[in-house]
Parts: sequence; structure tokens; C-alpha cells
Amino acid sequence: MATDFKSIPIIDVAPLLAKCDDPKMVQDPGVREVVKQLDQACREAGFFYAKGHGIPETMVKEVRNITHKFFDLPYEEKLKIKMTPAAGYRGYQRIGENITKGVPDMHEAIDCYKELKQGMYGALGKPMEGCNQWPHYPPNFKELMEEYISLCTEVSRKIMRGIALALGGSPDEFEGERGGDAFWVMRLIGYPGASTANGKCTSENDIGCGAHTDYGLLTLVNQDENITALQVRNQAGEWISAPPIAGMFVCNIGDMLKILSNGLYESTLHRVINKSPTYRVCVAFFYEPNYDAAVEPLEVCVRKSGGTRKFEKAVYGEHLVSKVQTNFVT
Ligand SMILES: N=C(N)NCCCC[C@H](N)C(=O)O
Ligand SMILES: O=C(O)CCC(=O)C(=O)O
Ligand SMILES: [Fe+2]
Repeated sequence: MATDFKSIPIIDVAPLLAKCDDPKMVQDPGVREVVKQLDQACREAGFFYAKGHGIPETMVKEVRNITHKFFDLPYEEKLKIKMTPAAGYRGYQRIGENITKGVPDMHEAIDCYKELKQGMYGALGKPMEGCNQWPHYPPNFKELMEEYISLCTEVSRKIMRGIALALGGSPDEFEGERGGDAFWVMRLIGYPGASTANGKCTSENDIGCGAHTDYGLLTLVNQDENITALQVRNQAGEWISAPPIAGMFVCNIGDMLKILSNGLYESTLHRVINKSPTYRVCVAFFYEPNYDAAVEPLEVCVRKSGGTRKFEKAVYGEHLVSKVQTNFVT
């Protein structure tokens, strides 16, 4: 259950990342401390900052820089990788194309998904089949992003081992059938600044991304420095800012982890409003269960939360497809 938190906790995950594949990780005092902090943050806010994640700051910045360069291109150039349902919803979407609760979002984006082999998940996988559409400019775009994705995947897998312990499970609770072949989503997002004169400005009240929850297990947010735009809703209904902190990811829980934890951890509502005059980019990496995972509350979590199962079984791929299909419908 979320609380009326006023700020988002910072967790140095380095001790967990160093030991999380060690069979004796559970006994390690450094790991135990991180696990305790993860449990508290996930119960109280569903959000935390991950410090000490080990991805070089130069790369984290380069990923944002190259994203800026793409969004700076003329519209015609960006349209060369236009997102379509036929491309498995991969590619570029213009400002206002993505819709949250019926309202167009004031952002443009490139959506990327782990590639599914043709027919791999039958009818379930069909809507998401397709190849990622990478920009041809800047030239090293694809290579950089693929390297970044593999590093984010590894960091997420490791944090999830800590979260598994935090829930009282075994470290590999989110591996095997549930997450051993984890799906991922990456969104490169650009939010125009408010009241600038470059023709794609927005007003101060325009919403960059409306209130939503994320869909999977764990999100890693890499946001531009010096602009505070991401806001997280607490139990009292107040919007708490999650300002950028150099060297750290903002992490949050998705809908699938809410179900697995039987509601012990919630997927907290959040939104983005860029009131600054400056164009803002964010690169959000979403670590998800296996595409075909049937997700239901873990036994240990049902026991810990009073013995009642609060959620029905959900198939991750079905949840994703239903979200994606409504994100682009006016
Ligand atoms: N893959 C994830 N989590 N994407 C988050 C997008 C949130 C906005 C979307 N229109 C929505 O309403 O969900
Ligand atoms: O722009 C941000 O800071 C967060 C974006 C977000 O919440 C999302 O893409 O799911
Ligand atoms: Fe989000």
C-alpha cells in the first residue's frame, strides 16, 4: 500500500549488483541492507532512485544526446521510421499521437521492443511482431542503443533478484517461466519546452504524458539533467516531483509486479509535465516478464498479505497488446 510519501528514496544498489549471482547472496550484509531498502521503497512509494548501477555515465549521457539529435531532425526525416501497427508498433510517433486516458500526450517518441521471432508466441505474439526501426542518423544510433539495452537488461535482472528477496521469495522468483526470457520495451521520448517560439511549443498546462502506470516489472528512467518534469502520485493524491539526479536512474514498479506481489507493491501513477522552456528527453527502459508469462500472485506474497489473492491471473503479452492498441486510438 502506497503512503503519503513526500520524496523518493535513494538506494545504492551497488552491493546487491556485486553479489546477486553469488549462491550465498542471502547471507551478505551489504545485499541484505539493499534488500531492506528496496522493500521499504517499493511498499511506500513504488519508486526509488538507483544509485551505483554501474552503467558508465558517459554512455547514459550519450544515449540522451543522440536522442536529442534525432528529435532535432526535420519532421520528414523522422517520418522515415514512422510507427505503424504493421511494424509491430515500432518506430517514430509524432507529438499528440500517443494517447493516455483519451487525451493526446505532448510528446514524440521512438518505441522499441524486444524482437519476437515470427510465430514464436502464435496469435498472442502476432500484433507485436516486427523489426525495430532505428534512425540512420546519427550513424551509431542502433549500436549504442543495443549496447545500452543489454546493460539495462542486466541491471534490471539483478535488481529484480533483490526485489524477489524483499518479497520473501527466492532470488530467482522472476526467472524461469516468469522472467527467464524477459521481454523489454524502450521508449525514447521528447517533450517540447513550454512557450518556446520554435513552432512546437506547448503551454505550461499541457501534459507531456498523462497519469499512467507502467505495464511490466521494473522501469529504469534516464532523464535529462536540470529539468524537473516527472511527477509521482502519493496516497494523498499529491504529485511529488522526481527531479533528475546525476548518475542515477529513477526506478518504478509496473503492473505485473503489483500482481506478483499481491499488491504488497503497487504500480504507482505518474505523469510528465515539462514546464521548462527547454526541450526534454527521457529514455525509459521497461524490464518485463517473459512475453507469454502467466502472471499471478506469488504464494509467499499471498501469505504475507493476509491470505487472500487480490488479482486474477494475467498474461503479460495480452496486457501489453491491450495497452499498445489503445495508446494509438483516438
Ligand atoms: N511501456 C510503457 N510502460 N509505456 C508507458 C506509456 C504511458 C502512456 C500510454 N499512453 C499509456 O496510457 O499507457
Ligand atoms: O519522461 C519521464 O520521465 C517518464 C516517462 C514515463 O513515465 C513512461 O514513458 O512510462
Ligand atoms: Fe511511465
